[in-house]
Amino acid sequence: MSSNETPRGPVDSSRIPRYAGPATFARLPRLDEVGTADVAVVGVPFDSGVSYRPGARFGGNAIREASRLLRPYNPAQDASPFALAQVADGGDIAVNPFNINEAVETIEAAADDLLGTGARLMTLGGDHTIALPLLRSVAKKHGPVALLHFDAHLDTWDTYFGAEYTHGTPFRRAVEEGILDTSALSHVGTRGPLYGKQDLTDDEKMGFGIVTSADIYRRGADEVADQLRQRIGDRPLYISIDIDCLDPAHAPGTGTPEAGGMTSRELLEILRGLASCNLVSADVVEVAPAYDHAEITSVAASHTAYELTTIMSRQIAAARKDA
Ligand SMILES: N=C(N)NCCCC(=O)O
Ligand SMILES: [Zn+2]
Ligand SMILES: [Zn+2]
Repeated sequence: MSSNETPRGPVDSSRIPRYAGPATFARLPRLDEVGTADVAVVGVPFDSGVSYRPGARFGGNAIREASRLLRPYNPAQDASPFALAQVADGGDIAVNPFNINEAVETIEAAADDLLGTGARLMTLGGDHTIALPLLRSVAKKHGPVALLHFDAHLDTWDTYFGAEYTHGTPFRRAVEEGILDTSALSHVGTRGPLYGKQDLTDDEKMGFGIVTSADIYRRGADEVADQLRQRIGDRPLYISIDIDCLDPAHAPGTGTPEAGGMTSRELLEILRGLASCNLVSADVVEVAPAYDHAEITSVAASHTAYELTTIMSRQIAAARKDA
């Protein structure tokens, strides 16, 4: 979209009931209806990298369905994200479910194409394996990026059954490949049993800082967001959100649930506290609707993607104003 064009927004839910018609994210236009977008919302229906319950391949469409109720004005960030910038639903990246290496290549190539149009990506997973090819692509454009990784898990393990590309290993691969800015890496929401203490030692060596879910409970969302913002500074930032960062009470529909997580309110508040960061792309992963109830998880994921999209739209609009 050029600066003098008005973005095409969502279907008007006061005229067409919000449950009518096929679901796109937030009832936004499809990317092929608008040509190019400032923010492309894309699904990656891939879950061949999981170590426990499968089903995240259905996550993107569950989030789209749950996002029908999102409204165009976001009071928490005082912004109308879909009016500030063109946000559009780019559909799904079709990946091979039987060949993880090929899937990872396909995701990277599709992300290259989308980022090449000038769009920022808001990806709906899929399992956490998909973060690696997305980060590769983002790093080609921006250089090594700061990473905020919201997750119960570290996802810096080495291999599972000899496999390098899995949902428990994307961030170790990313550090090995030099695509992350190791001076600004944080896990947020970490908790639960590990394989051994060495997991933490290895993770620290890679450069990660950890904000546990108990830290969030004790210190509160605002203080945590302040600390994260200071660590990130003005570096290009990628945010990867594994929905299992939330307590299973707030996100039962996921593959590897761990007790004692943050609430959806805490997650949304931390994200709002990061609104001034230079968010270049983001993902929300690990929504497995077969384990969900009453769309609890996909509603939480849709609001999470909405906050992330709002951050990106505001920055795009601010940059246009300055130009
Ligand atoms: N990325 C997610 N959700 N889970 C990783 C868990 C890896 C494990 O089973 O040890
Ligand atoms: Zn996880
Ligand atoms: Zn994860």
